[in-house]
Amino acid sequence: MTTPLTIKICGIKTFDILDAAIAAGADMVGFMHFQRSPRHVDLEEIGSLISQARGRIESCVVLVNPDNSCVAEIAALGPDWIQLHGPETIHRVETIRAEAGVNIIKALPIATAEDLELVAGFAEVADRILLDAKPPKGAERPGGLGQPFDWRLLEALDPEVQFMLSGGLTPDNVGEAVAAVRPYGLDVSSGVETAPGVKNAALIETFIRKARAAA
Ligand SMILES: O=C(O)c1ccccc1N[C@@H]1O[C@H](COP(=O)(O)O)[C@@H](O)[C@H]1O
Repeated sequence: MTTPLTIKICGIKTFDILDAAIAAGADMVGFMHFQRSPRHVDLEEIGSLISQARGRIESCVVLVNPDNSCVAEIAALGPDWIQLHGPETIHRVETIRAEAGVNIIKALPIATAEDLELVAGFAEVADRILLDAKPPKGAERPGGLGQPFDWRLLEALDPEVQFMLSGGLTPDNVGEAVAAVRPYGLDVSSGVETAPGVKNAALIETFIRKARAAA
C-alpha cells in the first residue's frame, strides 16, 4: 500500500483561502511570519488563522532564524508545526524543538549534490525535512521564490528519509514532480498564486487534484 501524499499549502493570509485549501483536500496549511515576505502575517492574524484551522487541518508557522522570544510567542499560539526556513544549525533546531514543544519541519536549500549531505544530520533532530531550491545570492528571502531545483539530484538521497518537496511547484509541473521524485509530501506557495502573496482557490484545487492523480 502506498502512503498518501501529504500536501501543504503555504503562505495563506485569509480565512477564505484557508477554507478553500481545506475544501480542496490539503493536509496542512502554512502561515508566514517573516517581515520580508509578501505572505507575512502578524502574530494576531496568525493566532486567528490557527484557531480557524484547529481540528480541521494541521497548521504550520514558517519562521526564518527566529530568536527565542519569537519562538515562544508562536508556540503559545498552538500551531501543530513550526517550519524553520533559515540558516538554523542542527543544534539550534534541536533547541527550538525542545523549547517550543512543537513538531519541527526543517527546510534545507538544495542546488548541488553536496547540499544533500546535510540531510541526514537534520533528519535526526527535525520531525520532517523539506527540500527547497537554494535561493540565488542576494535574494530578498530564503524561500517562496517560485524557483525549482534539479529533482534528479534526489536520486542519490537515502530512500529511508521521508521528505517534502518544494520550490517552484505549480499545477503544471506537480504531476511530473510526484512521478519523478515520489516524495512523502509537497509544499507550494507561489505556484498557487496570481501575484506574490495572492492565493487563488482554483489554482489550489487544480494543484491538489493533479498531485493526487500522479501519486
Ligand atoms: O513564501 C515566502 O515568502 C517564504 C519566505 C521565507 C521563507 C520561506 C518562504 N516560503 C517557503 O518557500 C518554499 C517554496 O515556495 P514556492 O512554492 O517556491 O513559492 C515553501 O516551503 C514555502 O513555504
